[in-house]
This record gives sequence, structure tokens and C-alpha cells, in this order.
Amino acid sequence: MMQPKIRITNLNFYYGSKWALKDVNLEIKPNSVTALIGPSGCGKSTFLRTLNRLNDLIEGARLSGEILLDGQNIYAPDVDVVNLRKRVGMVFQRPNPFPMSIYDNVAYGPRIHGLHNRKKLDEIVEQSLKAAALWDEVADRLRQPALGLSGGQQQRLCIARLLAVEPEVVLMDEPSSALDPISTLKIEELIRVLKEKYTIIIVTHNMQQAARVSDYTAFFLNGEMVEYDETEIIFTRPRDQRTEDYITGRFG
Ligand SMILES: Nc1ncnc2c1ncn2[C@@H]1O[C@H](COP(=O)(O)OP(=O)(O)OP(=O)(O)O)[C@@H](O)[C@H]1O
Repeated sequence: MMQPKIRITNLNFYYGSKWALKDVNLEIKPNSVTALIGPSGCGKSTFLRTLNRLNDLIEGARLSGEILLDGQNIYAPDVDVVNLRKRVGMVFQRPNPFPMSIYDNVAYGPRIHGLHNRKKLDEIVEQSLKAAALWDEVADRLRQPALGLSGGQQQRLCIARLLAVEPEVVLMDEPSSALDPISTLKIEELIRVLKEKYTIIIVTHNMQQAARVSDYTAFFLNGEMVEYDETEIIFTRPRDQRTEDYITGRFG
């Protein structure tokens, strides 16, 4: 049996009195793409954010249950959250490059983690931009501001920035919803390549996208994880009527 990369057991999450995740159980397989789908407000983003503890700072929020990353509880008291977020990185809906050069954006993480050797940084920047399929477009303007790039390029830059710190898991919250169709296809191609090395979890509203990029799909509804299976099964012969209703467009 393959060990799951992440094992989620009896996960509950509350925003004050709002019960946002209800007893979620799920195993995320390594080197695969898992898509989270479901109508607006069903808890997809909340779930994604529990996986690198981005919800920690929300006042009044409460979590119960267990999330194991390679068998280790990420909510254990001795966990270094900065290191956790290096291992489990996140790409957001809107590209959010820092207001600095392309080079400095990618070098930012390694520098924070103590790397200052110029030659090493050059290498990491080049490798990360190549891995994010952006190198060819920016190699001759690394010193120019990142904010001068197109939206699609900015999103790939954010992916390069993440890869520069060598994560194991990449969380993506609707990474292409603010992008044009061509940039979207580039991100999807990139996701297919990245899963060779990383474990990817993507929230998407776009069911065609889920079908195109993911190996596994989890369907959420009202904070519950209704059904999880291979993507092909979810989209062709789901077991639960609610999944069927959602994927055939009857609600959501
Ligand atoms: N900071 C917060 N405080 C209180 N309630 C919140 C907070 N963030 C989210 N919620 C509520 O928790 C529920 C789940 O929200 P969440 O953003 O996880 O859903 P989602 O499935 O990602 O939705 P969308 O697809 O619209 O992004 C919603 O009812 C939402 O209103």
C-alpha cells in the first residue's frame, strides 16, 4: 500500500459558531493532482487552508481532528509553522508577486531561509523559472519589476517563487480563475508536469479544468466531503446523487 502524503481524519472546522468543515476524512496520494470541487461556500478554501495552517490566525476559528503529513501531525504543539508552509506551499487566486524584480521574487524564499551565495541563488532562480515554464519569457529581463509581467506570467512567477523553496505539496486556490484562456492552459500544462515531483491539491470552480488536470476529485457540499474517487469515476459514474446533480449542472 502506498502511504498517503496527507491523511485527514475527522476534521472539523468552525468560524465561531459557523461549522465550516464537518468530519472530513480524506487521504491525499503523493505525486498526484487532487481537485476539490463543489458550490460556492461549501468549504473548499477552508479545507485547503487547514493543510498549511493558514487559518491559524483567524480569530474565533477552531479545529478538531487530525492532519498527518508523511505521518506527522501538522497541528502538534512542536510544529514549526514556517517550515510547514515551506513544505506545503500555496498559490492564490490572484497572482501576488512582491513589488520587486523578477529575480528577487524567486530568490526571496531561499534568502529568507539563509542562502546568500550569489552563484547558488542564480542557479535556483533559473531552475525555478524553468520549472514554472517562465524562463524563456523572462531570461533577458530578470532585473525588471515583476509587476510589469502579464497576469498569467505573474501567476507562473508565483509558482516559481514557491518552487524555489523546494516544497513537497503545492496547494492551489483557483489558480487560473483570474487568467485568460491561454494563460489558463499554460497553468494546466504546468500542473501536469509538476505532479511528477510534487503533490498538488487544487480548488477549482471549473469542472472541465478538474477533469483535465486531476487524477482524483473530492466533492464538497455544505462543509461535508460527499464523495472522493478517481476523477474519471467522479465525472462518469459517481455513487452519490448529490455529486451527480452537481457535475451535471443541476445546482452550484
Ligand atoms: N473568515 C471567516 N469568518 C467566518 N466565516 C467564514 C470565513 N471564511 C469563510 N467563511 C464561511 O465558511 C464557509 C466556507 O467558506 P469557504 O471560503 O471555505 O468556501 P469555498 O467552497 O471555498 O467557497 P468559494 O468557492 O466561494 O470560494 C462559507 O459559508 C463562508 O461564508
